[in-house]
Amino acid sequence: MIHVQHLSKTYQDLQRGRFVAVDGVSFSVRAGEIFGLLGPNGAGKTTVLRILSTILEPSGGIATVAGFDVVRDAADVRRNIGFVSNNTAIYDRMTAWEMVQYFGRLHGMKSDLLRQRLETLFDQLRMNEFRDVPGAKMSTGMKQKVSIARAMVHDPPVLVFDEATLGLDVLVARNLLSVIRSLREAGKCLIFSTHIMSEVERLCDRIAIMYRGKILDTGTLDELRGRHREDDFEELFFGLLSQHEQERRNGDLDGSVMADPGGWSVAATAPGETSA
Ligand SMILES: Nc1ncnc2c1ncn2[C@@H]1O[C@H](COP(=O)(O)OP(=O)(O)OP(=O)(O)O)[C@@H](O)[C@H]1O
Repeated sequence: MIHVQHLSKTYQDLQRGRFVAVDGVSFSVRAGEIFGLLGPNGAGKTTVLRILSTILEPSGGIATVAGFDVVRDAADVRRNIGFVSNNTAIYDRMTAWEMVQYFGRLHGMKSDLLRQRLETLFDQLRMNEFRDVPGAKMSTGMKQKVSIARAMVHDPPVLVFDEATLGLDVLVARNLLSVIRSLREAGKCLIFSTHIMSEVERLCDRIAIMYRGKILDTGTLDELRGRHREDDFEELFFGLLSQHEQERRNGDLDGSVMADPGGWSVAATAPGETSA
């Protein structure tokens, strides 16, 4: 469903100059799978997801969604993908129903089909009790459900959740994770990006650990634990990051300007040692 090969993105930044935010990233995600993109702030997760959703163009490499190329077939990709983030704008004066309906119309859905789809979505996401509540009066949890419904209104086979639990209370975040699980049962292809380790541990079938624009390793939890001989996922994660820092310092990696870790300081310790 999603294939990403040697994807890269370079920004021209006023302060930092030419800046590599995504650096040769490759991965694939199947239908019926939740793929976790785990990394600290600034690792490049949002940039990858924006490229997949055709909001940004890559500087190099190839990405396809449902068989369509994100650059060449951008309109087809948009028909096949839904994007959920934590900062989707919710219009104050529109009700939940009107907002989701509005985005269905933008996707060119006909009234009858759209009404049926809205009924299904409002049932599935348990949104009927605030169907007629305007954006200005919605709780954070309600707004997040509207964002999900909005991303799903055209029933795309691929859904992307970018730090979607950020700012949600425990209960709402838990509900969101259970919605994502039910989407997996429905055969959707799902990418879930986060910096919260427990979320990927609980939710994801496979995980890519991303840092400074690169994927340091990919696999199921068991594969990662076996490969790094470390059962504690947090230890494993910090071990990988600090090993990468060590290699950079030793000059094992090329000297091009890389993504900064967004305020995360990971000391170069021996693999397996933590440095948080
Ligand atoms: N438009 C831009 N111009 C210059 N640099 C950018 C731009 N957008 C992102 N960056 C930089 O690219 C790097 C990767 O950012 P990105 O948002 O993809 O990371 P992330 O892993 O999603 O982190 P976060 O969770 O903080 O969003 C960061 O160092 C960021 O400052």
